[in-house]
Amino acid sequence: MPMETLPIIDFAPFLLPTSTPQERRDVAVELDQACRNAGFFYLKGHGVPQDLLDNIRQHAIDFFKTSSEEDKQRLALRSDDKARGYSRHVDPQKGSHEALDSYRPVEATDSPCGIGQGVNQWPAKPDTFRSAVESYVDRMERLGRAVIEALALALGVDAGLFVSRVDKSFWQLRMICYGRQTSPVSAKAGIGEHTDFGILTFLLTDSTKNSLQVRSKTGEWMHADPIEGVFLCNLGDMLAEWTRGAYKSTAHRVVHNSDTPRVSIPFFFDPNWDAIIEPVVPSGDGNTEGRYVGVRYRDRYVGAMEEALGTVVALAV
Ligand SMILES: N=C(N)NCCCC[C@H](N)C(=O)O
Ligand SMILES: O=C(O)CCC(=O)C(=O)O
Ligand SMILES: [Fe+2]
Repeated sequence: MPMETLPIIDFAPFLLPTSTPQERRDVAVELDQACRNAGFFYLKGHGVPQDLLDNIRQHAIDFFKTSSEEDKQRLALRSDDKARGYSRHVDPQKGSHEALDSYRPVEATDSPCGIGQGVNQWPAKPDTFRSAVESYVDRMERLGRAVIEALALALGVDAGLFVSRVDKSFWQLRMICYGRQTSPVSAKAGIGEHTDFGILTFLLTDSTKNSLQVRSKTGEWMHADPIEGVFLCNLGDMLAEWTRGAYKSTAHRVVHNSDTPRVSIPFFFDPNWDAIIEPVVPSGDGNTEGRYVGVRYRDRYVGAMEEALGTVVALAV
């Protein structure tokens, strides 16, 4: 592994009402640099209270620790929406994991109802689960919008334009569990190399190290270990689309080879379900001409999900 490290950005000056315009601009420039270079950064001074982080993390850890097979099956992805609920992803080559997903509810307008349209499924116990998710999501949407405003400032685009594409963010809160390695030959836990397809991912995890890896600019894999109380953020394909590739949606993967499980909780801050994402910067150095033509987010989402669903086992009917 190379000795490169990911930047740690203090977002507090951007959020503080007492900051000067220059202090806000300095934060925006720092973010901009990280988006152009690594496509990954740690975010501290984010303003999300530690008790909200602890609460959602504990609910995720407990869900995987205490749910019976029956509890999980009751929450299995439904064959219409195929997005919200419990799923198990098995890929003997790239690694397996289980997950519980919730998203912004989307009214079912298509008939038959398509991927991503529906409402969340909640575990029966504990009865605090739903409010733990909803209060966390509410706070994270606020942070997501603030980071988007900072990026608008850095890019010199109208903040109102950016915000109008995410003000009803089709967010996803994912709770993932990578199992412990039970024997040297048992199927390995992890997730294959990919880029995220939305806008911004804010990752919260347990304290496990040596699991998540990020592709560095030179193509080597580097570990991105957790820093307590700090989010690890990465950019999704829609930010690359907005900026014609100036901002990087960087590849990452999880290789979890440990005798203890790992729980991670990415919050995906993504465009509105129906948003059109088109480049907002003038065409740059010429070589990306024609590549960024604009997309309707829901189409991109459904396409990505159809691909990902290939590894899902045990879908409910
Ligand atoms: N909303 C966003 N950006 N999600 C990106 C990750 C989705 C995880 C995985 N492809 C899956 O099967 O769900
Ligand atoms: O579990 C992690 O650390 C990363 C998960 C991830 O990359 C994803 O769900 O998109
Ligand atoms: Fe990811």
